Amino acid sequence: MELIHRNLLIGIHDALQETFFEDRKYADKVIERLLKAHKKWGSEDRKVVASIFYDIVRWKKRLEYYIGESAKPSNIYRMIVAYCLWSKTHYKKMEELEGVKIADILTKLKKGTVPSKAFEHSIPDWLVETMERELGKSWEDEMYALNEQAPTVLRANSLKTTPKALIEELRAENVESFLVADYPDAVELEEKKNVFITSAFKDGLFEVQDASSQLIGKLLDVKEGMRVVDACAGAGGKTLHLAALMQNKGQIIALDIYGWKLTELKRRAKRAGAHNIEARLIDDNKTIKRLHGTADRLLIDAPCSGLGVLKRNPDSKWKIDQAFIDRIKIEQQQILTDYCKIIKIGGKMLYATCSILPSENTKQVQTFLKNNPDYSLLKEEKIMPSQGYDGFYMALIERKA
Ligand SMILES: C[S@@+](CC[C@H](N)C(=O)[O-])C[C@H]1O[C@@H](n2cnc3c(N)ncnc32)[C@H](O)[C@@H]1O
Repeated sequence: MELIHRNLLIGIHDALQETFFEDRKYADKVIERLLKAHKKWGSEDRKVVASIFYDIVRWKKRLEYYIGESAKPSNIYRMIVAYCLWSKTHYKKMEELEGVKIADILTKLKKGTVPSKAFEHSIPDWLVETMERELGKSWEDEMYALNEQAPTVLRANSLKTTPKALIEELRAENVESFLVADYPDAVELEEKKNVFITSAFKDGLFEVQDASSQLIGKLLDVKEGMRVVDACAGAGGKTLHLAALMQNKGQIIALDIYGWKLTELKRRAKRAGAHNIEARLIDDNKTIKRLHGTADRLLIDAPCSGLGVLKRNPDSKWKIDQAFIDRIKIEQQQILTDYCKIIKIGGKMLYATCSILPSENTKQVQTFLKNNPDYSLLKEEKIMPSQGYDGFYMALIERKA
């Protein structure tokens, strides 16, 4: 990989500034907009921009050590140079890089060590404490994994195709992919590609969905004809999977507190040919009360710290803090307590998060079960980032009375 075109350098710089210093600017959306705005960049250029941008977001703290100060709007070009020197990315000395002094950076790189675990893994100091406290010795193995690039996994939409047929469709559009053992609907890309421009995507043959996330629909054990509530549906990643598993038979009620997410869900459902989904906005507590005792299955894909998916969203470690995690834990318990009544007696619910912290996962479930003796745990799965895909937690719970 090399950085030799000035317009790519400026693009990366501006995207980093936006992500680091502007409120509510998320790396995935920032890069999506940048690439959309530069339709003339070829696929190699896009790869260079996305890869360097994401790597610098990921390694921000470590690069701060190499440049000797925290990231500021005025030192982003310096950070890009430090990244190129550290990762041995060939770069051309362009106008914007002229004033950057590299001697100090090179001295630190030559030393080959960094002063703390926070710099080594490129995470905030508070997160070192949290990971160590919650995961014990294994926390560093998980951090190594979380600093890797995530593979791109698709879920073949079984309402329209099969994984094998999808692989052929994609091959015809110059995208190479393969089946993933033990994940019946998953197809993994050989290398990162913009699959959203393929006709296979426009025809609704697949969604991008990590392999771990595809386990959720399966574990919930939905069947054709059931009434299923997806209580934190968001833009519907898992709702669409549930619709496919139910072969469009039965009913899925998709809830969220944000209308714009449900609007996106409806758009995706149309593309996927999923016809059994009804989206409902939670605008007061009556929305939930009306559903009490009505569902065979309930999915609570709860809001969480997102620490299991840092491979995919490396910027979130710079945007959250311990106070946020503490607040989200209170919400998770509240959601479990309020929404569990949606299931019928004998029905099942799945509590899931994309966090790897036991305090958001197994401990939340233990507290819930202690306070709600009519519910019992059937199964629990903890998927760690070091296993290869995203980190996820899921607990299948039955309502007995
Ligand atoms: C982990 S995300 C869900 C992702 C989604 N299930 C998917 O597969 O794409 C959690 C969702 O919960 C929603 N949420 C937050 N608080 C909520 C609440 N009290 N009730 C319902 N949904 C809530 C958020 O808006 C967010 O969309």
